[in-house]
Amino acid sequence: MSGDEGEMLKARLPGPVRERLQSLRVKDGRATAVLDASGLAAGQREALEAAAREALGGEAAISEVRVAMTAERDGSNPAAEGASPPRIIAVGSGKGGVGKSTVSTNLAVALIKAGYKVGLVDADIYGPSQSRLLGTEGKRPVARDKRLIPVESEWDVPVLSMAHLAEPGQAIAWRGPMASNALVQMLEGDWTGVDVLVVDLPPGTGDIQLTMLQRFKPDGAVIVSTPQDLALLDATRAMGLFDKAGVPVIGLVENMAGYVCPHCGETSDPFGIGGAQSAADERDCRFLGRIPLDITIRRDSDAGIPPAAGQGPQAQAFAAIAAGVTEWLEKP
Ligand SMILES: Nc1ncnc2c1ncn2[C@@H]1O[C@H](COP(=O)(O)OP(=O)(O)OP(=O)(O)O)[C@@H](O)[C@H]1O
Repeated sequence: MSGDEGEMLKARLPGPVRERLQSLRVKDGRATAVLDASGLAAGQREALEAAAREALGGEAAISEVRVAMTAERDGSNPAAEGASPPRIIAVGSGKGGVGKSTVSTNLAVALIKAGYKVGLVDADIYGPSQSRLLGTEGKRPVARDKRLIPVESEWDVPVLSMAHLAEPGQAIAWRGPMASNALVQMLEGDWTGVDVLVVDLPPGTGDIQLTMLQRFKPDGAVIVSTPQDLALLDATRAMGLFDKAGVPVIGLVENMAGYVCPHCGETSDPFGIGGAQSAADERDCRFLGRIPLDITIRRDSDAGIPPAAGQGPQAQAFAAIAAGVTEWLEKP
């Protein structure tokens, strides 16, 4: 293969493969690609390898493809230091506005209280809210060795969100490739020392979500729903999305379940009770617990104070959900 042909072949490879390509040789119809696997979890390495195989295998001049992955390149990588990469827990919902981001933040805080080191990625590219929920607005991450260093929050949750990357107060109108590049940078940030990475997914069950799940395959997923039948139908759809991506569903959280009256403290159930639990049972999925619709949750969240960090009944509700997740994490 001439130099020009080689360059043309490289240019035809998908971006993520090209970015990690260390060398590419083609001889007698056999292509050998060496890819830099630094910082990638097992699932990511597999996805990268599959993408390289598919792209090279589709070339008419290539009949056999070999893909080799390099060892870790730099000492800052957790795997290189003997620490395992964080386990990824995705938090998803079938539709927007059900409290997925609120649950993500508070699950992260409650898991920290349970003794884990937890980081948070806000994968909701076009509607990021984690900087507000964790009180890190205005902070900007720095990069070291081309990896983003997560922003520290008062609640011991290092976090990366599009809100930290975009200009403050500006609407995020980035084009698809730029946005997905930002997502990759956040997930490939320096999460050294983190045991569990909670990923707040964008709402819905479209292609973007599926691509993201396939590329950064989470170890498990938590689904958030409100008690209404329609929301539960969407939640079932979200479970289907995770099934399709081969991601085990850890359980279902019912949010905004029961209304806590701010005057008398009494709880009422305008949307009925038990729907989420039976939806979970029908799908053989664990019901992780319910969080009431409570004005203090909204007020504290808006002020950048995660209710799970406190001591009140709201914190207990999140702690109960974290206990279910902890059980799953500790399962052999
Ligand atoms: N249990 C709750 N009680 C009271 N308010 C809540 C509760 N859960 C969430 N909220 C409020 O509802 C609004 C939407 O919540 P949140 O942003 O977490 O939802 P989301 O599903 O992540 O939304 P989006 O689809 O926009 O990402 C926020 O103002 C939040 O404070």
